[in-house]
Amino acid sequence: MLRETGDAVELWDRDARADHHRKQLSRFENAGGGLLFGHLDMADGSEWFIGRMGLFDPESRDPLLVDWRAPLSRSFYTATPLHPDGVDVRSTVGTRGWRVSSVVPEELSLTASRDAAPMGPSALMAAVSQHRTDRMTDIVATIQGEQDRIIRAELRGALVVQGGPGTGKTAVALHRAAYVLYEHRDRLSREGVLIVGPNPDFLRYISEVLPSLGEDSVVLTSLHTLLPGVVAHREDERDVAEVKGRLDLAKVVENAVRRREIPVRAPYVITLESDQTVRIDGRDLAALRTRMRRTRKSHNESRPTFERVFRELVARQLLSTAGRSVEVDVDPEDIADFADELALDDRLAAAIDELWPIVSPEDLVDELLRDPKLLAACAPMLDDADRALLVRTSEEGWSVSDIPLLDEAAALLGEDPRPAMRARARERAERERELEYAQGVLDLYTDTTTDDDGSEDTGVSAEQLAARQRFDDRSTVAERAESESGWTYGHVIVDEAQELTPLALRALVRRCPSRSFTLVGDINQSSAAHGSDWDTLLRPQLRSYRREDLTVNYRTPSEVMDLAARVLAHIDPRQSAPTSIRSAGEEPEIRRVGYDAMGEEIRVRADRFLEGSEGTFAVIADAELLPRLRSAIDGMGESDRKRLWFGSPRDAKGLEFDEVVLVEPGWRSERGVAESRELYVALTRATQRLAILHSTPLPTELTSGA
Ligand SMILES: Nc1ncnc2c1ncn2[C@@H]1O[C@H](COP(=O)(O)OP(=O)(O)OP(=O)(O)O)[C@@H](O)[C@H]1O
Repeated sequence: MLRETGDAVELWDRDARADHHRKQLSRFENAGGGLLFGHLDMADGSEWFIGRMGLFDPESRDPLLVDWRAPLSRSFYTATPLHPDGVDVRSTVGTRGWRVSSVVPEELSLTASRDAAPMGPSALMAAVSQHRTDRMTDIVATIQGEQDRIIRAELRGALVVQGGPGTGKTAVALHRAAYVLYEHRDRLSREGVLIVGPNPDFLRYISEVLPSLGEDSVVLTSLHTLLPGVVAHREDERDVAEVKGRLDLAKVVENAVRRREIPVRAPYVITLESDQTVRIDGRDLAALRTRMRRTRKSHNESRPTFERVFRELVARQLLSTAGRSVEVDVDPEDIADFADELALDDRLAAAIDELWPIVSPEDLVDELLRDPKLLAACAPMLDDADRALLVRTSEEGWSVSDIPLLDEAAALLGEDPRPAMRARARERAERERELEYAQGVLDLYTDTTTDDDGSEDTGVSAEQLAARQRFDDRSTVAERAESESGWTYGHVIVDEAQELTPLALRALVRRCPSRSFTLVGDINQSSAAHGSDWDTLLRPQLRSYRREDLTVNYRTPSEVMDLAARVLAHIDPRQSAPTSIRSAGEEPEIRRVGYDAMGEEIRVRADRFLEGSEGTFAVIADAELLPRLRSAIDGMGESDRKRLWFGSPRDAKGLEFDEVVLVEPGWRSERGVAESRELYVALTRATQRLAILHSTPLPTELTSGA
């Protein structure tokens, strides 16, 4: 009963509060027991507990836990004995469940008390040596100085973070997302933050990091699903992907759209249902085209305007062929009325469909890539060989490199306005129902609370109440951003940014016209067919950007990295590999195995790993070999399979595993720089152990310089 629970407005406010508490509770749960991870003893006698989120004493409002992103927490990450930044002792606090299990203090100042506990194993070394699972974890307790600087860098403009394998680019990108949301909460909670990763597997791998940091309002996507309603399930060959990714292709798509606008020859003759004929000459068609383009609306969105203008043109024509001079004799309102009547004529409707069809991005791009003649007409700037690469020959689904083309088409075509018009009508009806319901609530409330003197004062109108209810709809900014086409984000973070083609970057700039970007990647891990560098990729569209470099490898043991460094020297002798933070104490194993025995060898190694270790095991091989290799674990139980991963070097990008078996790295005898870069990726996925099994000769990148 309303009477028992306070007034009607309070009902909704109470719901909103409950929702807020529910969200807070889920943030605590996501943080798990690791809410607290650090402690600072300051030289001025104060002390601070540092945690995944800020907490206050509800009565005194004193801080109990300082959010890791707050300015106060910064010295936890950056203070050193040389620059203690007012810190006497920095302690890393380990927790198991909700209990503190370890405290590792680090004295930074000479004045720190000497009776502090002795230094334990560094929290960083403990973190990087841990077994991996199939989900990445946050690094909030052990962020290093060079990483902290990037995480907290200014939001404005574009920032590029170049770093070799394992230097924490992904970790930094995710913590930066959490940081900018904290620092610019007002703006970014309205506009949202978009994170773009290389593929859906990778998105699954990183999916738990931001929730563990208390942030669930970020949209995670890969190019595969960037455009709502379309999913890419395959990759093109490198040369095809390269052509599809060129900026010129934007013009090609635009030409294809323009060819759908009044694509007829003059004179254009329509026979109406009344059997009257209308003949429209070339000048009128050209004037119509110019008039439509001046509206600056997208193609589909201008369709209602085209319908109206074209019917009026036909109406004028008919009235003038009836022997009257339209300008002198006919009232413009009569023309409009006549044009409205013509809306019922199916033959005229068919003509309108021909002259200004509603086109979907999928139909436009599909037709363009299937029809070599159309392609030649729309892409005069490409040579025959490049155009031949673009042609789709069979019933293939969409590839990842088709998505920016489709996105370009979607931006030029706009949405079909007709469903939106119907939806708006439905929405109006819904608003009226909400208003009626709100009035009902107020009436009921008034019946039960009318003052003795018969007056009533709820202090709220039915409109206000209905609006509160509407905004009480709990959709997050992430949900709205994903469902509304044309949404622009406050900040976009791209991981494995070296994989972006110019056209893909254009699709992202469209989603963030302010060009507030963080792009993390490693040019030396690019799958592009040609050599690439950040300037060539970014400058044409971002104009200027800042660059930061990461130099320490937290993943790959030094022995494995030494081997990978040989490959890097082959890719670009001017580059130096990142320095590994630890050694595994064992060299990578390189072993010759007969081609037919490869499956058996993998089965034996996988069984041995599963028995002896808790972590993850990967088999990396050319995509062509994978089905055969995968069948080696047929019949294995589900829980064991979850710890095993099979994929190509390209699939492995961004991922990491405790033990990696790289199979037949020399499988493709034709090797270019892209193959060398993918070999570099494959070699640098292991956190503990790497084995290379081969029946074909090893690539020269691995054997030279040995
Ligand atoms: N400061 C840190 N503390 C603890 N672990 C860290 C730290 N920085 C990075 N790591 C760990 O190192 C590993 C590699 O990090 P990450 O995947 O972010 O590197 P990357 O630069 O993106 O690598 P790649 O280029 O190979 O994709 C991860 O397990 C990550 O958690």
